[in-house]
Amino acid sequence: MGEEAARAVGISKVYGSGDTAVRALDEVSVGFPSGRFTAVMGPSGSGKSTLLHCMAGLDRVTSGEVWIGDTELSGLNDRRLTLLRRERIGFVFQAFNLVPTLTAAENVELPLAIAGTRPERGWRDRVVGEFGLAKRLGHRPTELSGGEQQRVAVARALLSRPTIVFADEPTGNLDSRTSAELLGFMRRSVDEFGQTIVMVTHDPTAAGYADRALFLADGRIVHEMADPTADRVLDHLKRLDGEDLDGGEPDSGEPDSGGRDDGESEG
Ligand SMILES: Nc1ncnc2c1ncn2[C@@H]1O[C@H](COP(=O)(O)OP(=O)(O)OP(=O)(O)O)[C@@H](O)[C@H]1O
Repeated sequence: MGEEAARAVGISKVYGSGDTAVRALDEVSVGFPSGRFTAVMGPSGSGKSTLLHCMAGLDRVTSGEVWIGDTELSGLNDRRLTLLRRERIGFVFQAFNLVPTLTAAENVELPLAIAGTRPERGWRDRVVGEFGLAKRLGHRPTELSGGEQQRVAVARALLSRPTIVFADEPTGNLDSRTSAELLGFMRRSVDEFGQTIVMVTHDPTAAGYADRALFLADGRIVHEMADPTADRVLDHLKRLDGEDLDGGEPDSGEPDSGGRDDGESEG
């Protein structure tokens, strides 16, 4: 197994207090190996976005440790956390979050501009080329399709060569053809640039682009699937849903239909 880009050690996140407290994450421990693409799935409210936000240092955990490379986040003050996010973490959101008054090129380079650095020309051109954006660089977001806007957002996330990119439902606003295109670009950034990506998604087809899928239920990781396919992911989600309704313990250890899924892959 290669090194890990990020790791959660027994993290819990509780929102609110007293009777209204919600335990969104419950003692989650998980590693994200370098140069791999992980999909995070699970029913609505299972804690997917909370996990992503806590891993990315956008939200503080209630207990436990979050590591980005060899840095533990709870030991950082807000200023150092901001710097770490800027230098080592990339984000992609469902809403493309581009600055409307800036061109695609300016949007791609914005985080580096804020950090007071300039992109390495060769790397910038390679990312822009890989994402098929070379001819769109002078356009503003309103002049781009949804798929192109999200490609700009992913290129922007990659430009600083972050340790890890977190994507929260990046295809949530895209149609299936455009989603497939974007996921293909994300997959290539893992295969060709060695980028580490963690993506929350509801879409089994999207999870099929990942190297592994994690399944959350009630704030816990209840299953891990190596080399997921859309069909196996769909099967497993159906099972999770059924078990949720029954209040039963998810994941009885029974193998998934694909046969190759040992459920305990170290990834
Ligand atoms: N800021 C908050 N304050 C209070 N409760 C919250 C907050 N954010 C999330 N929660 C609760 O924490 C739990 C996990 O929410 P989270 O958004 O992580 O789930 P999710 O799996 O991403 O859901 P979805 O698929 O619907 O986006 C839910 O019960 C949610 O209501």
